[in-house]
Amino acid sequence: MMSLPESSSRPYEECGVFGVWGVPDAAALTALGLHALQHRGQESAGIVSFDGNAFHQHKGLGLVGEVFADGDVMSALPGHVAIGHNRYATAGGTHVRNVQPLYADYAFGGLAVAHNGNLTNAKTLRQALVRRGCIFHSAMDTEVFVHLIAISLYNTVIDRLMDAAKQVKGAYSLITLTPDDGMIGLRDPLGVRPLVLGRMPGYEEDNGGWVLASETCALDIIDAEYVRDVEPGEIVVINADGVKSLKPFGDKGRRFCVFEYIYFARPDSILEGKSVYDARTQIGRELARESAIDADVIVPVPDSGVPSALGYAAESGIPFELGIIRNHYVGRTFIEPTDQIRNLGVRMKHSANRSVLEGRRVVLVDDSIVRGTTSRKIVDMVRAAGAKEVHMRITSPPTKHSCFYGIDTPEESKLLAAQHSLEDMRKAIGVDTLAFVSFDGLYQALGYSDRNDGGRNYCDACFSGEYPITLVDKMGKLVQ
Ligand SMILES: O=P(O)(O)OC[C@H]1O[C@H](OP(=O)(O)OP(=O)(O)O)[C@H](O)[C@@H]1O
Ligand SMILES: NC(=O)CC[C@H](N)C(=O)O
Ligand code: SF4
Ligand SMILES: [Mg+2]
Repeated sequence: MMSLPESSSRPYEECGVFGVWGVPDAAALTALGLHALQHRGQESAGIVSFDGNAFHQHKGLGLVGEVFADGDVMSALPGHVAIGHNRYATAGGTHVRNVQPLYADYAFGGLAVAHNGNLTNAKTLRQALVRRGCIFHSAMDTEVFVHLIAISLYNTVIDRLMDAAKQVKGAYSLITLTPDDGMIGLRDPLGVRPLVLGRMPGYEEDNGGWVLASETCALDIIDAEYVRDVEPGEIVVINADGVKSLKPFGDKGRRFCVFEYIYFARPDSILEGKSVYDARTQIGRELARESAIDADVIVPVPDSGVPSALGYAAESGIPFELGIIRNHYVGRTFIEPTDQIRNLGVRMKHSANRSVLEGRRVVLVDDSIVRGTTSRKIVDMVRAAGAKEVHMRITSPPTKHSCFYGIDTPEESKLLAAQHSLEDMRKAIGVDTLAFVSFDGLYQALGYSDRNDGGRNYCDACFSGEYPITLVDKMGKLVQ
């Protein structure tokens, strides 16, 4: 059997951003919001609050519950406005200096920035900024924004932010906090990463209660109501005057990350008007139509495979069973494992439920195959539990390319589908049959007639290799 690359960490990570304006205990609400967004980044967490006079911050490596475990921390974050961030790095390693939100003092006072996404020309811009004398304090692409705002010659924060946004390329959902202009939300011109606007009831009189968050699940946890998604390329300025919307880029179309629906977002979130859960079950249904197989039981690979396996089971009429049980106490704080322990890694997270699998023809449903580590071990486990046949169904097209827009996928040489044909992948994973959803099937499940219906509506570059935003740094181009 072909050997597969091993991995000690999750294949995909991102970041979560959250901000709340005009409420008492803004920092405590932000901690709750970050908790709901924990799935988007488990490396570090931070909150910056503003009390009308001064900024306060607390940041650290680890999960939200760990970083904010000490009750005294919250009382050191006073103010009616706060922004927060959960991080998994796309640029700059896991060091305290790379924890967001970033905070800086500049000509207009303080500025805090929380960023989800990844800039594709950050290295090029950074080189130019360093040549001009800027001193960087972190290795993050996000810091480029801070410097571009600081050196801009425009007279207002908003104009400077627009000036900066026009120079950067890439994906960004950004929340900034300023003393005079309040909380500002900004989404890149194609809206690759999500950002929603919500409101907590009861603060209307003072024009307060406004919330910005990566996903609606972070609104639900604080009883805020969903107002709308921030539009691609839109800037929302939130202060005592209410919410002002600016659209400096005009309409450039939209390319929301399709992978947010497939895997990344929490299933109870509603993004771009579509329920993530519904999207996943529909993709599962589509996959069942495209690659039906005679079998006894449909088994999800938990967690992310569950809604799509429910869809597959409903469409195929084959019973859905929990043939793999997930241990919920395996997190990323796990100490870097030795080789021996790493080989047991998937068994620590998943175990086979023999009573469901023994003597059965099993269809495993998962959302993606990246390095193939999970699938290979799950298949071994299912066979060892006595399954008669094992079929694998995947609710994305094969992942053949890396993401440069904020999801930390491995480089192409580590992606199983980039290196192997479908038949070689099937053999490597050890299944009887293997099928991925088609591009058109994926788009149909999301409500379009095919991939090209109404122009291209999503970014699907990690599957297609068609990158909607220029990869400036990767191509070695220099920005003048
Ligand atoms: O081919 P691989 O490199 O093993 O990666 C693919 C697996 O990783 C992801 O799950 P993950 O375990 O990260 O998280 P989940 O519990 O949210 O599904 C994804 O859902 C696949 O199951
Ligand atoms: N995954 C992300 O969205 C990361 C945001 C930012 N690029 C960082 O490296 O911190
Ligand atoms: S490359 Fe893939 S993961 Fe990255 S933004 Fe595009 S669809 Fe999402
Ligand atoms: Mg998974």
